[in-house]
Formats: sequence, structure tokens, C-alpha cells
Amino acid sequence: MSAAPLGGTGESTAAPLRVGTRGSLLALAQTHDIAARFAGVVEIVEISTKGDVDRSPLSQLGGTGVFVSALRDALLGGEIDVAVHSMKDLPTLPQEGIRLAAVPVRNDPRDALVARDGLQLKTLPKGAKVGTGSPRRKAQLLHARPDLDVVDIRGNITTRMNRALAENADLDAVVLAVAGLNRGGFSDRVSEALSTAEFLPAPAQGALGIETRDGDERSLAAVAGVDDPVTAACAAAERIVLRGLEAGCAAPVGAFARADGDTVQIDAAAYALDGSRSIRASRKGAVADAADLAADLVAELLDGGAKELVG
Ligand SMILES: NCc1[nH]cc(CCC(=O)O)c1CC(=O)O
Repeated sequence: MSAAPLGGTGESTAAPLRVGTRGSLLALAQTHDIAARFAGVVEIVEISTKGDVDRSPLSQLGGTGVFVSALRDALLGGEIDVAVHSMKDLPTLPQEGIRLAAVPVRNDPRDALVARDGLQLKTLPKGAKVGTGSPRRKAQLLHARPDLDVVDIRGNITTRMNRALAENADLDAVVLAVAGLNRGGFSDRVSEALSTAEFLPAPAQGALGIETRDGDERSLAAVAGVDDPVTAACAAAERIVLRGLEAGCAAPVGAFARADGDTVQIDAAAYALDGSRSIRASRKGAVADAADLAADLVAELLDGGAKELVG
């Protein structure tokens, strides 16, 4: 009558931890990598999301959470025990019944220029066509190179790379996250990793957010070992900026927190969509105070008119 004892032979008798992921190459790769470090036996469960199925421009898909809600529904519905998300896709508002259980050490936070002939931002010809679906990247590209022709693109990572690299490529370059290229095994396609000074990344870019159901202590314990509190603090600070500006994942807002020992530096900016204007602020202080520093920084951006810029 009694359940199998925990520990001991637990690995062979306990039900596997069902780990939910989107089905894209990128999502599968990052989920397999991180799930290999969870405690116990895991089973990977693919969930398809509106963001994968719908081909409308990302900026028109209804804002935050298009990649996330199907995974969260599966979590709340008991189909999966753990959801692995790209943290930059997570809405900034917490959802009832769901806990952010772990944030692993972050991958490279930078944006990458993937260009034909190894071209770089400075060597792209005048008027070059550069593809991105991100208003932030568009604004940053135009801010750095007002002559560029920025083209809205969608699709998975291979589709987007091919727009610049395939035999019949119609663009000179595309901008993608270095982390995604790394995770997909495409690190060698990066022509230039863009500096975080000029291209402030999207809040939490390069980080994963691992969610469990509130109160599911077994799943929480299984993923706790991959949590990195410093990455978690930095990503949380960046997301406070996003939330403070009431800007979603597709908004022209960049934020980047980097820790060095006990100290954190937070930089953030909001951009006009056409790159003509931007507002920037930064704070430095103790990692333990990262959330307060971010809130203070938001106040400065709002005072400077950031909301009007973000639109
Ligand atoms: N919005 C899609 C998305 N969500 C996370 C990543 C990349 C990986 C990451 O930032 O962790 C991407 C693709 C991209 O920006 O090129």
C-alpha cells in the first residue's frame, strides 16, 4: 500500500520529471542541455505555441507571452512538471500558480550580426539590407547606421540565417542573439558579436527561466541545482526596467546588468523606433541591491520621457 521510498531505488521507481519545451531547434537544444543537469530521470515533452505557429510579425502578435502561454497552460494542466523558457520571452508579471524555480548561468547576452562575406556593422555597404523582427534591434541598427535598410523578418533560426547566408540570400545581414546561435550549434556563423555598449541586449537575453507549479516541491528540488543566484538577480533587475516602462518583449528597450564580485552595473535604454532618439541611464551598486537600483534607474528613464519614446 505504501509509496516507494524516496531516494534509494527512487530513480527507477519515481515517475520521470516531465520537462516541457517549445519544439524549435533552439528550444529543444537548450532544454536538452539544461535538463541533463536536473536531478533524477527526465522526459522531454514538446509543446507547440502560438509564437511558433503564427507567422505574423512578432510586434503584432499580441505583445508579451506568445511563446510562453502554451507551456504555462501545460504546466498548470499537469501535462508537464517543468517548463524551460528563454527568459527574455517571459512576461514580466508573475502568473498565479507558477513559480520561477531556477535561472541558470547565462549564455552570451550579446546580439550577433550574421552577414554575407563576414561583413561587420562598420563594413556593410551604404544602404545594406539588414533583417530583424525586433523593434529594439531596428532602432539600434538605425542609430548606429542611419543609412541601413532594416527589413522585418520572422521564422526560425535557420530561416533567418539563410536570409543572409544562403545561395539565394536577399539580405546582406541579419541580427540574432549570440546565445541562440551558440545553443543551436551555429557559433561559427557570427560575423560580429555586437558590443553591449552600443547594442544593449533585450532584458534577460541569453538567460533561461525554469518554471514549476507553485507548491510542487519535488520538481523545485529537481531543478534547484542549476540555479545561479547572480544571473537570477541580474535578469530580475533587467526585467524590472522592462516592467517599469510597461514595455513587452518586443519593445525598443534594452537593459543589461553585469556582476563583478559583489558589485553590479546596470545599463538601460529606451529607443525611438526609427533610432533617431534614445534615453539611457545606469546604476552601480551591490548585487544584493540590484532590484532597488533598477527601480531607481526606471524612475530616471521615466523622468526623461522614456514612455513617450517607447510609444
Ligand atoms: N524572441 C525569440 C527569442 N527568444 C530567445 C532568443 C535567443 C536566445 C536567448 O536570448 O536566450 C530568441 C531569438 C533571437 O533573439 O534571436
